[in-house]
Amino acid sequence: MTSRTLYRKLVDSHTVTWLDDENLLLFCDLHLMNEYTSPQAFAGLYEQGHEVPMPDQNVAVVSHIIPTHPTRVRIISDPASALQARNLKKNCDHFGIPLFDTNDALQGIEHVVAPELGLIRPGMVVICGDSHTTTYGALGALGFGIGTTDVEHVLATQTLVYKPAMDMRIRIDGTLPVGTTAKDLVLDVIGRIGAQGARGYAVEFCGTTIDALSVEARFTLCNMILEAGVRGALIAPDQKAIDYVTSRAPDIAEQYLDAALAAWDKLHSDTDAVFDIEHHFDASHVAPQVTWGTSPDQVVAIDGSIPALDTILDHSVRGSAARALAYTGLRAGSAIEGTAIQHVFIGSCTNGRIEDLRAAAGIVHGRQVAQGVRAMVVPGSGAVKRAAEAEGLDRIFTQAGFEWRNAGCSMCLAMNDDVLAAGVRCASTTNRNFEGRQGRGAITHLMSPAMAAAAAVSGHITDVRQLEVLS
Ligand SMILES: CC(C)[C@H](C(=O)O)[C@@H](O)C(=O)O
Ligand code: SF4
Repeated sequence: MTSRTLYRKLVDSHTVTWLDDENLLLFCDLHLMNEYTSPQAFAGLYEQGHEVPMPDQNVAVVSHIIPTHPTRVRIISDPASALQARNLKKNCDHFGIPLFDTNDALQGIEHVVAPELGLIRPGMVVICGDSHTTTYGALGALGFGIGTTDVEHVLATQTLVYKPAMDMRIRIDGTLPVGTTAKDLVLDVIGRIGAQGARGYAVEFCGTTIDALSVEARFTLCNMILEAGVRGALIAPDQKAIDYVTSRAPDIAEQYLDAALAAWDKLHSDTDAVFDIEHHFDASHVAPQVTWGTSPDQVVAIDGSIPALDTILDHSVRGSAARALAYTGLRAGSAIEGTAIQHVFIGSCTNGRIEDLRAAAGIVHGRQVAQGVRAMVVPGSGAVKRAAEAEGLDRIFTQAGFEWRNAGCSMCLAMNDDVLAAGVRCASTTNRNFEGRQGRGAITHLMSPAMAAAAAVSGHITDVRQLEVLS
């Protein structure tokens, strides 16, 4: 057999049949759903009289619209959102699909909940009506987002009409410097290759930097690289990934474990596999990153400057930079450090996991949120919230003046009531800084949890490497 990339192996092992020269029918091991992209798909099922043949290979989570105020019982006050949640429950009950509902203790952001519950295993194909499904590549599972029509098709058949992507390999070697994280690494990569730089490609990450990353850091990487346009992001599962999965998946009965381990062992690109494009980066020069514009690739190192417009040669890139700066109210050529912020948001499926909260708490400990700044932490899931509370992280945050919230997408895209007012500038650990993403006219600066924590206690965008850990 000819040499294959990991991506091709995953596609091949899930191909039911080729439909024509370009498209195949892909079997989907797990279909995740949220309240936002599923209603029309369910409506289509009812209309066509279709059943869901494999309900247990579907899971739904209320993620986007849920209020995060720290109440014991969560009530969605917006009528349209409340209806979405009610409909999701009704539809899941009707078809027998497992659901993590509004007040389920395990509820949270779908991309945080699914892996932490052991639902994602190496070698799976996982799809969801949500773009950041690429997250699961961290465990060697092929994850990607699908549209609403596809959601209906998957519900009815557990398969998807799929046109394979091209192969890209991003090799990253070197040690990430102190004060930098997977978030800085991925922002740096996106800054280099651009927001369209991996469009049409499934990306496999490898190299010594990737080997050294924790599984949670790999989630951050595979989640956020979506912002370079990828159609999938993979890391070949190693012992860390396998330990992560087996410690969370007690249902893999002992008699199947050996077979599972043997199958996972084959999940890597063959040594002579050919990629359509290869990049090679050095992590040892990465500095903490901050976005200055309205696209994740408009990013700069904390000790760098926003580009001067006349240094941008490409006409359309220069035009977008000028428009972005008009929106973010920053000056071309000026330093990003020192920019005053009024809000800090720590959370999301990019950086709402326990390691992220630990990193932020490490900076916050012994300090206070700066005057005039509102800061909140929204854990990625109920389980992350409880784990953080067990470690006392919630007290570190609240004593410093942070709000400690319930889990959900929250201010990552402001589809609940956590919305910023126009003109408010936010240091945010999320993955998108699009115009109006956190509220109409609000300005988002993407950065790591430690950098967001440093901004909270300083009142401006600052270099976390200059802050001593006080604990
Ligand atoms: C609401 C959903 C469709 C969307 C996505 O696909 O990513 C959201 O999660 C986002 O982050 O913008
Ligand atoms: S946390 Fe943000 S990026 Fe992730 S699923 Fe929710 S809205 Fe999308």
